[in-house]
Amino acid sequence: MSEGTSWTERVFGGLRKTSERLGENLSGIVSKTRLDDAQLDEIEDALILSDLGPRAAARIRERLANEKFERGADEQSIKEAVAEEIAKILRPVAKPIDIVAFPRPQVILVIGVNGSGKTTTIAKLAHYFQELDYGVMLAAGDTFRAAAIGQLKVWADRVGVPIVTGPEGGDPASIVFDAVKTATDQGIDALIVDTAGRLQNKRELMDELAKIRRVLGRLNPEAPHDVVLVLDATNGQNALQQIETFKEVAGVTGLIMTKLDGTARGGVLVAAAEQYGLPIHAIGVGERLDDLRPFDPDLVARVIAGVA
Ligand SMILES: Nc1nc2c(ncn2[C@@H]2O[C@H](COP(=O)(O)OP(=O)(O)OP(=O)(O)O)[C@@H](O)[C@H]2O)c(=O)[nH]1
Repeated sequence: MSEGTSWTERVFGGLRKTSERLGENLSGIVSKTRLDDAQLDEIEDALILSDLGPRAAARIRERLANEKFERGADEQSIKEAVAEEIAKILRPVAKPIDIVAFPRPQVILVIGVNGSGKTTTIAKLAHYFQELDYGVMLAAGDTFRAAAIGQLKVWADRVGVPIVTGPEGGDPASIVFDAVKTATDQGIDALIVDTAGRLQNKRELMDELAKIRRVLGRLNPEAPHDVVLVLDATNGQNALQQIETFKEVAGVTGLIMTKLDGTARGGVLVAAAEQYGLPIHAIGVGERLDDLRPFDPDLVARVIAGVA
C-alpha cells in the first residue's frame, strides 16, 4: 500500500477478503421486523463459514434472535447488528502490551511455529515500542536454525535496536540470561526474546521453555512478563489448535494474529476470542514494519462484518 495510507484503511484493505466472504454469505437476507428461524440459521451458517467458529456463531445468532429491527432488517442493518455482536466478543480481549515492568526490562517471550510470522512480528513490535520512546533489545533465543539468528539480526539492524545472539545450537537459556543482564545494565525497557517453534517436538520445546523460565526467574521472579503467541490467520481453524497446544506447553499470556491481509479467514480472530479469552495484543496486516498496531475491536468487528 502507498505511504500515506492510514492504519484504518490498511486494516480495511487487509481484512477485505474476510469481509467480502461474510458479506457475500449475508447478502439477500431481508426481514420486516424479526428474523425468522430459517434466516437465523442462514446467518449462523454464514458466520461458521467465515471461520468465526460454532460458539461465536451460536452466540451471535441468539442475540440476533432477540433483536427487533424497528425499520425492518435489510442487509446493512443485519451487518450492523452482526458487527456490534462481534465487537462485544472482541472488546474484552483487546489489550495492547504495556511496558510496566519494574524493575526493567520487561521480558517478552515470543513463541509460535516456524513460518507464522514470528520474526517479522518481533521486528514490528520492536519498532512499535521504539516509536513510543522505549529502549528495546532483541534476544535470538531460536538457536535451532542458523537462519533464524541471521534473520533476526537483519531485522535488528533495520529497526536499529541492539541484539544479543549466540552460536547455532547454543543454549537459548544462556543467551536469554546474557540478554537480561545486558538489558538491565543498559537500562533497556523491553527485551523481546525469539524462541524456537518446534511444536512437532512438544517435550523438547517444553523443556527448553521451562529452562528459559528457570533462568529468567533467577534474575527476576516476575519474568517473563509476557508470553506472546504469534498465529498465522491463513491457518484458519488450525490456529485454534495451536493456541490449545501452546497454552499447555508455554503458558501463553496473549496473542498476535498475523497475515490478516490476503486471507478470507480473519474470522478466526473472533473464534479465538470466544473460545480462549486470551488477550489479543495486535494484528499484522502486511510485511512492513508499521503493519502491526494494537488491536482495535470495534474497527476489526466492523471490517469483518463488512460494514463499510
Ligand atoms: N502478508 C503478510 N505477510 C507477513 C505478515 N507477517 C509476516 N509475514 C510474512 O510471512 C513470512 C514468514 O514470516 P517470518 O517472520 O519469517 O516467520 P517466522 O515465523 O519467523 O518463520 P521462520 O523464519 O520460518 O521461523 C515472511 O515472508 C513475512 O514477510 C503479515 O502480517 N502479512
